[in-house]
Amino acid sequence: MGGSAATGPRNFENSAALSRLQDLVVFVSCPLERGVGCFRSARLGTKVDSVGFVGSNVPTPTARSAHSELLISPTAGMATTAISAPGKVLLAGGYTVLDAGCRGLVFALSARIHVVATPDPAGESGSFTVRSPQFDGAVWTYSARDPGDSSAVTVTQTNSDSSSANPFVATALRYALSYLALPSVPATTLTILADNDYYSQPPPPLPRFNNLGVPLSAAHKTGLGSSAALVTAFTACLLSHLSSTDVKSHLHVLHNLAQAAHCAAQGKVGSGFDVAAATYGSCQYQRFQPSVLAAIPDPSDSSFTAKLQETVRSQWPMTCAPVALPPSLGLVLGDVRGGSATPGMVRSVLDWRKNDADSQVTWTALDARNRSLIDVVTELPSSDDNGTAITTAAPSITRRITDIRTAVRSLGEKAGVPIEPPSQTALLDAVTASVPGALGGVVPGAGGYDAVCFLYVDAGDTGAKLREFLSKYQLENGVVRALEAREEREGVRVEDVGSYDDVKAYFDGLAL
Ligand SMILES: Nc1ncnc2c1ncn2[C@@H]1O[C@H](COP(=O)(O)OP(=O)(O)O)[C@@H](O)[C@H]1O
Ligand SMILES: C[C@@](O)(CCOP(=O)(O)OP(=O)(O)O)CC(=O)O
Repeated sequence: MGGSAATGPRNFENSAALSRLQDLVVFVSCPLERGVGCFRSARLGTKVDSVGFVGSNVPTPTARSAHSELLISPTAGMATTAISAPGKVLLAGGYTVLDAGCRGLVFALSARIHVVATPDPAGESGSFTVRSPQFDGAVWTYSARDPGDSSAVTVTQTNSDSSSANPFVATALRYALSYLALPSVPATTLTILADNDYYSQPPPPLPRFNNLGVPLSAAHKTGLGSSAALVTAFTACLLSHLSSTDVKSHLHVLHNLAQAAHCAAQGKVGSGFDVAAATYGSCQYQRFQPSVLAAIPDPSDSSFTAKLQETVRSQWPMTCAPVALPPSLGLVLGDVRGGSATPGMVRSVLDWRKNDADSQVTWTALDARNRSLIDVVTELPSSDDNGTAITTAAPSITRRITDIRTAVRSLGEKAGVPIEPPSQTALLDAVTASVPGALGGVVPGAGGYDAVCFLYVDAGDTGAKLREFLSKYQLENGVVRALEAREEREGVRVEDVGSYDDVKAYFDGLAL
């Protein structure tokens, strides 16, 4: 596959495929004893097996001599691979960040989604089992097939009777396999493990990846961006597992591929700050142009693979400038057990924006206020200076957060969207007024009833006091739950496969 369409299955002589692979993988020679990972091109007389992936492991001498540097690592797909990606909180930039000219501030969180890939020696080539053991019935099995005409790899769910579809998993699988364009894909099991903060749950102590005992569809999300962290970790895990690549050395490939898959699964092109944070970590974000993804045709199109590879390999004009919360500033999230329907809210705001002649003034004013908070937070010293800088900046941070909230409420009223609903206003105001050292809080991202986010001066017991205040704050549906998650700047991370022993035991000998 690659640059020219419809030249037969997986033709690595194609130059686009060659350079795409060079971009991603350190190739070593193909071991004749392995059953996976080597290729024969159709032009060299390859036999394509019934699932479309080449079953044989013996490359022809011609293919070998012409492309020896392009063969997949001998360990690809044979070992266990574990990767995690963080959730996010968009402290400033909700809605405005949808414009490439506006800036957002997104913090990556210590709440991560892990994906662990293990070989499935008994499985057929091209078969995948994906499970999410924290949820009832969350197992999806797939058969992947290369149609051989340069359209996307097809991924068919084979247990559709027992499990509802998981479009994020299926699309991430489809996009990663299409991008990799492997001639043979080893049977693989992927296990998803999500930190507890992603869902409303009882307060700690809980097991590390608590079994919620309900179907995924019944879990209450807190708004930390589960699908973006999942798609990013899943994509990274597949790229790494199936090519033995150090994915950390190819972050732009991972980012672009995960953005493409996430947008396709969502059926819309969002600003992408969540996938950016899942990949790169905390950053000042300015989005890519949505037209970048418009270049990728429908998966059934015979130019799909070539366009996907080309788009993923290219550098997208966007900004994701690393930031970290300075040691003097703490961040805490409070789950109000609500959750929000972001797509509907975004639609209403964008409709208002299109139809109201004065909307640009409101928009620009909000972006200016966001920038002003971003500047003061990112200019704080990155090392501890005994709290001098934060003491000086504290009133200004509080004022700027207040200014943003005023502008956000005004935008919400004009667009008819409860971005900061009255109950959240009351909560944010109560914390800011009652907890000494609390600098202010926002309803992050699209707003609504997602977990609220506070900044505080991280000195003495301010953090503990803030958490205590939240845990006593009475809402209509109970008290607020302070989440465990803190800002943790790192994006995607390769995990130690030995670090899941407690998890195996907890899930009754789950094989990882
Ligand atoms: N732990 C998980 N295991 C499997 N799939 C998950 C998990 N968490 C999230 N997902 C996928 O992501 C979807 C939720 O995405 P979305 O509604 O966009 O929420 P969010 O705002 O948290 O990203 C789920 O329906 C499921 O497809
Ligand atoms: C409105 C937005 O600018 C921000 C939405 O942020 P959230 O953090 O609310 O996102 P979800 O996790 O998908 O609900 C839309 C966007 O930037 O895509």
